[in-house]
Amino acid sequence: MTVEAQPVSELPDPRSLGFTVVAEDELPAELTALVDRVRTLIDAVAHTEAPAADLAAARRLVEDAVRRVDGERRPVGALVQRTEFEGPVGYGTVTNIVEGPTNPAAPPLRLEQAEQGVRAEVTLGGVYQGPPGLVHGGWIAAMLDQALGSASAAAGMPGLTANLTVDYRRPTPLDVPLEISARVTGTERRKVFVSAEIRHNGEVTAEGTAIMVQVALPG
Ligand SMILES: CCCCCCCCCC(=O)SCCNC(=O)CCNC(=O)[C@H](O)C(C)(C)COP(=O)(O)OP(=O)(O)OC[C@H]1O[C@@H](n2cnc3c(N)ncnc32)[C@H](O)[C@@H]1OP(=O)(O)O
Repeated sequence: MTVEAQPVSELPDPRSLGFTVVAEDELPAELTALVDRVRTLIDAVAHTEAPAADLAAARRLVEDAVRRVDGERRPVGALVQRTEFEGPVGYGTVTNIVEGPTNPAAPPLRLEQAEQGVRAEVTLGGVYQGPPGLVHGGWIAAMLDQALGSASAAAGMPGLTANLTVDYRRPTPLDVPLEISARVTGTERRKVFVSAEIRHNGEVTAEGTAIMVQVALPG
């Protein structure tokens, strides 16, 4: 297979393409703490059997919270620059539904560069449930897709998923640590071939492969 990746050093700075960029370490600590608490709130609301009076009081508090935070907004498409990924490959959308640092609807997932590709550990609670006690298959696919895309980006070849295949090998349980890993397995012109797995206790519960296609960037 031939490698025609654009050298990382030649990838344009997204600011020069008109993107808003925030450095992850410049996100206010109050915001990341709020994201964490809202995640807890989502889980609590999803499972609550509290009495009606407490539910009504909680709703009023949430309405007050919405009034406080729903003022100035970052533009949709704003990027976050991850400090531990080097150079232009370290950009993702700040509200990415799978690992955006300002998105409380995202699981607490944080992919990091590994010896080969990327890896993360994550524990998913009942908010991510499909079958009883098990992670929803769509979320398994979403996490694999994110890991596959990150592996391609981390290798200096950011692109879009053209094709994603998921094999569900075993049930993926909720409320236990899961390990996700992904790596580039080859390239052919603009195509980047990637593979990923999710493991519980070392056993593969799901595996995915994808073709990421590098898109031409202006600049
Ligand atoms: C740190 C940051 C981490 C960020 C991680 C983010 C992870 C999330 C990833 C995603 O979820 S991306 C969102 C979901 N994907 C999309 O929305 C992509 C929608 N599809 C497209 O925009 C276009 O179809 C695409 C850019 C993928 C390809 O269009 P192009 O016009 O640029 O490519 P073209 O059709 O010329 O094909 C280029 C090569 O890819 C191949 N290809 C295209 N689509 C394919 C396909 N579906 N399956 C297999 N191969 C495919 C095509 O055959 C060809 O191969 P060859 O070089 O061998 O000729």
